[in-house]
Amino acid sequence: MVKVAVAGAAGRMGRRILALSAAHEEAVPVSGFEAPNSEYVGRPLSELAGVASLEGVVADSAEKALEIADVLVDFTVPEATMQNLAVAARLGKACVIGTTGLSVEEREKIASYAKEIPVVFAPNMSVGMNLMFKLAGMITKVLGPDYALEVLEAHHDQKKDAPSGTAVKIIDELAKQRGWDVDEVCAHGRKGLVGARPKEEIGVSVIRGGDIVGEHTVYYIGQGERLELTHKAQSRDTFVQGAIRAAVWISQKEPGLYDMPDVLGLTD
Ligand SMILES: NC(=O)C1=CN([C@@H]2O[C@H](COP(=O)(O)OP(=O)(O)OC[C@H]3O[C@@H](n4cnc5c(N)ncnc54)[C@H](OP(=O)(O)O)[C@@H]3O)[C@@H](O)[C@H]2O)C=CC1
Ligand SMILES: O=C(O)C1=N[C@H](C(=O)O)C[C@H](O)C1
Repeated sequence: MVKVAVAGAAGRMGRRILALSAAHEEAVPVSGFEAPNSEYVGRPLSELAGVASLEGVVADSAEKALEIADVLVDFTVPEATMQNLAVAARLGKACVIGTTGLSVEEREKIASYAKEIPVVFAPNMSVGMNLMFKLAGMITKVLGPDYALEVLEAHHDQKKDAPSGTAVKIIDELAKQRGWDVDEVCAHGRKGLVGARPKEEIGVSVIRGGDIVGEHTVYYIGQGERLELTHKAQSRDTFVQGAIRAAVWISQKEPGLYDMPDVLGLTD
């Protein structure tokens, strides 16, 4: 059994990770924590997860939660993720990181910690989306440069970062296929007299509202036809299942930076 410590235990993802890992054959949630000033510190994990058999209460630090665990699973905010990762590295524990919205410097720091401990870092842990990353690149290549590339993502009204981490990764795949520098070609929303669409452009649009779990579409727009590649997450449990699978997988790995295709066996 892989013993899991859940960062952000009271969050949307954290609660479901506690609940689904409690019912998992190869993983068990042994602890969960929130920031020291959180109203949830000291509350029973069973209450947050809605699983009566869960023991323990919400801890106030990564140190306490990780002492008794094998793997840290972190879906929080960038600042917390970086602090938690430092603790995991000090204690020699493996990490699964799903947090999005990290800066380039924070990503580099994660890569550097991954020289000391095994880390899975992925903006989307669902099987379908990890297949879509590959399909998006393949379609871009097959259709060729005459098709305009546009990306649309939609999420719930509590999401903090935009565009989503998943959209950022999709855009990276598209730009890579075209041989473009992603920082030079992205048009994030359009307003005013923007003129005709340049050929070397990836349009990026963001929708926020209600309880949308997560939807991503790539539009390939040609003359006389348009192809749309869409993924819709209907429940957070699709990400949670991927995260638990990653936790079990990473517990046996050497230090290194891994992605979900490594976990899912989707590598070329
Ligand atoms: N990779 C993937 O497949 C997926 C990634 N995500 C990403 O995961 C992240 C979390 O999403 P979601 O669960 O919806 O967000 P929530 O805001 O619901 O949950 C985050 C939790 O982390 C807590 N937190 C903040 N600071 C700390 C800290 N220092 N230590 C411990 N806990 C802390 C928050 O507490 P408080 O509210 O008090 O700040 C909150 O309870 C986002 O970046 C999101 O984009 C989401 C779904 C799938
Ligand atoms: O914040 C969310 O909810 C999600 N975030 C991830 C992202 O930013 O890509 C993944 C998923 O779409 C849900």
